[in-house]
Amino acid sequence: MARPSKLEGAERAAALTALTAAGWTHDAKRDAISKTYTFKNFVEAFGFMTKAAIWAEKLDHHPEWSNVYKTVEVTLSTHDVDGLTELDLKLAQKMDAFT
Ligand SMILES: C[C@H](O)[C@H](O)[C@H]1CNC2=NC(N)=NC(=O)C2=N1
Repeated sequence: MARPSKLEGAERAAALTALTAAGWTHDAKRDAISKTYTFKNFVEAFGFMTKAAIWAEKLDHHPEWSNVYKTVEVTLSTHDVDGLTELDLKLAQKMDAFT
C-alpha cells in the first residue's frame, strides 16, 4: 500500500469535526484520536476487538488499544508520519460501525 500522507487543510478540518461528533477526542500535541467504547460485557468488548483486528490487518493499519473487562480504549495515529492520515479515518469509521 502507498504510504499515506498526513491529513491537511479542509479535509483534515472536516474529518476532525465528524470524528468529534462521533465521540472521538483529538490530541493535538500527538495528532492522534482516541475513543473509549463501553460494551455490555467482556464478550461484546472482545468481539468488537476481534472484528476491528481483522480490519486492521486488511488495512495494514493497527490501533493502540487496551481492554479492561467491558471497556476498550482506542488511540489511532499513523506512526509512519507522526499524525493522522486517511487510514486512521477508515479504521475509526469501521470501529464505529462495529458498535
Ligand atoms: C510495515 C507496515 O506497513 C507498517 O509498519 C504499518 C503497520 N501498521 C501501522 N499502524 C499504524 N497505526 N501506523 C503505522 O504507521 C503503521 N505502519
